[in-house]
Amino acid sequence: MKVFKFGGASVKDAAGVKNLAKIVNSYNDSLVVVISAMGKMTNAFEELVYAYFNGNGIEQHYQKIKEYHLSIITDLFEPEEQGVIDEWLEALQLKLDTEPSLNYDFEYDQIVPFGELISTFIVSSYLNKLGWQNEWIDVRKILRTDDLFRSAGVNWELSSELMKEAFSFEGTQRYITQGFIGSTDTNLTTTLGREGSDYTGAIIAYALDAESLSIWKDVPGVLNADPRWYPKARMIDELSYWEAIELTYYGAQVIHPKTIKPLQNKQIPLLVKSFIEPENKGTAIKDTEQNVQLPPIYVLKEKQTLLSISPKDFSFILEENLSEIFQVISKHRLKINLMQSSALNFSVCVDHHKNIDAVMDELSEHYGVLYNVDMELVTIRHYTDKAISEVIDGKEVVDSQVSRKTARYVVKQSEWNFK
Ligand SMILES: Nc1ncnc2c1ncn2[C@@H]1O[C@H](COP(=O)(O)OP(=O)(O)O)[C@@H](O)[C@H]1O
Ligand SMILES: N[C@@H](CC(=O)OP(=O)(O)O)C(=O)O
Repeated sequence: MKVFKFGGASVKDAAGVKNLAKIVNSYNDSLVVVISAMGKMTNAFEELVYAYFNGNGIEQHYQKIKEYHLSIITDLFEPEEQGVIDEWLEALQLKLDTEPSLNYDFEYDQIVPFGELISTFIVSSYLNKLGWQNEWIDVRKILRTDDLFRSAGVNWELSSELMKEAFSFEGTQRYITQGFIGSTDTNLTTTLGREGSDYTGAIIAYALDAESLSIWKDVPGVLNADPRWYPKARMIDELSYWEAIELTYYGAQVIHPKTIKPLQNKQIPLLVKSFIEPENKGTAIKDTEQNVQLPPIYVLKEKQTLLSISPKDFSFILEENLSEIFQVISKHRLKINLMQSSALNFSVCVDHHKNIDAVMDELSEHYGVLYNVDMELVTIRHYTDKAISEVIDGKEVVDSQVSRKTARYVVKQSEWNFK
């Protein structure tokens, strides 16, 4: 059996749903199809949660979400079938009519998952309408997690067991289910972190010992840079798991960082394919020779802040200082992307975050802390002199780190002009 994952971009409108149905139907394999919320709906649901929590503008955000889905449904179903998601909309409305608790992350996880539940229900109903038999599965019953809302950890053993039972392929060859969401053992809905549907695909592939996981994207496969940023980006046909993990770690957004490990552990290939040109091969990520010749691969991380931390009493930066600094950074959930230390200074490049002020406050008792906002972090894997000059010429470089395979630069944000 194979696992397919379709992201928001693939189901952003009715034409996308039709295209997905065609792709799925063109395979004779037993399939589990994991689908994300439609288009940018997760952002819209996030706005709705914010409104709900603050008691302001709920109706307006709810209507925006409802209308978006109804416009897709109008195009897919006959007038008498257009109530397909009414029950979901009523359940959402009911939730919005209750008072929120004091726990934002909990409320987030009770509302945002409606995006995935609704999108999969639409797709499954549409396949049924075409006579293409499938079974809709509520993944929350089988993907069990802890209760770290918005960033839930998976209970692998229990989930694997439940998944094997649920996806038995008795009576159907195709299952449709949700990415990104799960549930605690007390049946509270959780989410795995933004863009977590790729990860769901990998969890299911792992549990079922799938032949492969295919993630269907709006790009031909993994390129040597994000084409939205670097117009000359070109296809990479094959990558090792190792290389793919490195790229996702540095921030290549095409694959969620947690996706590769479960696949590597069971040697399940990951295929990154285009839903626009589904007949093309795409990129295969598997246990290949690590030394396959790769071109320079560029990864851009935007919205970075560089913190520069020095002990006030002029003492060396030692293990105790580092331990204290890491504890503060981790407590405030900042994500470190690059770090550098010298005798008297420790600098970290972090994703810009509202908690940076709290980190600075907490560190300021013992340390002088300076910070630079509006930074970008560029990583070049398999760098060449030409690739480096392409990235840093004309840029204000604030920090850099070069190792055998990887060159990284923190640069002041300014327009990119690749020739
Ligand atoms: N190295 C890369 N190769 C291909 N696409 C990349 C790369 N880095 C970033 N991207 C971006 O990733 C996008 C696809 O990922 P994403 O938007 O998360 O898909 P989805 O949400 O549909 O699963 C592409 O549109 C592309 O702009
Ligand atoms: N819908 C969720 C989960 C996800 O992975 O979506 P996508 O596959 O569209 O990135 C999000 O936007 O975070």
